[in-house]
Amino acid sequence: MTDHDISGIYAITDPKLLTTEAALLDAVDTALAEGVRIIQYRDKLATNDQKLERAKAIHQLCKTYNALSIINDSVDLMMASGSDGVHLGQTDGASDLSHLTLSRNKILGVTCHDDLELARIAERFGASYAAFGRFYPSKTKPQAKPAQIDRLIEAKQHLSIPIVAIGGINAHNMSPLINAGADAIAIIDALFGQSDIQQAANTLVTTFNQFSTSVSD
Ligand SMILES: Cc1ncc(COP(=O)(O)OP(=O)(O)O)c(N)n1
Ligand SMILES: Cc1nc(C(=O)O)sc1CCOP(=O)(O)O
Ligand SMILES: [Mg+2]
Repeated sequence: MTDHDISGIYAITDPKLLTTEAALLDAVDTALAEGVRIIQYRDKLATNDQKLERAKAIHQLCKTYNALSIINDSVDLMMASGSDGVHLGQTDGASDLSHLTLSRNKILGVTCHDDLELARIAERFGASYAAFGRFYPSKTKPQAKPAQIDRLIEAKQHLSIPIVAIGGINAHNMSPLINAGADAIAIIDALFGQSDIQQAANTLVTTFNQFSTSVSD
């Protein structure tokens, strides 16, 4: 566990949508200015040098907005860039990384697909949040395994770490996920795939706030 706040709109970057460094940083800045709380730098195309430069720049932007910076797939890149945390999938070496979460206060997010048991294991080895998905068909990752909304209800009952929902989520379909217990909503295409990123971010943040307020009332 860490003492970071994992909630709200959790934006994930995609090099196929943000094809230059300038476009990436501009889009991240815009999303943060509209109230996005968490940015994950996810880039399976850039060189290592480019990734380091971009991860550092995103971390600095996040600091300016008091938001969190998370690196996809690589603990080494998280450490080298000074980012706040890492997101690991089941084949990315997600394992006991409590030395990072406890002594260095880094965030560790773990992909749990549709499986509460994976989330329980992740929680035991010190994960900061469990990510479930994909809840809707995803343009970005069409092959992602489907997950049921009931899993969020179960997870809310049995986990004490925050819950992130991912996969095909937009402003029109996020409310059942928030009602079922998602603390944060992870989004790629419905944000960075839009022609007006500022408008998209504003709508996503406003919608999340409306539905999460009605859940906590
Ligand atoms: C918040 C969040 N949830 C799930 C994922 C997927 O991670 P993974 O299964 O490792 O797949 P890739 O992103 O590496 O393709 C994620 N990145 N972020
Ligand atoms: C990266 C990723 N992981 C998923 C999972 O289910 O683990 S779904 C996904 C893609 C999310 O992008 P979009 O919001 O465009 O659907
Ligand atoms: Mg991964």
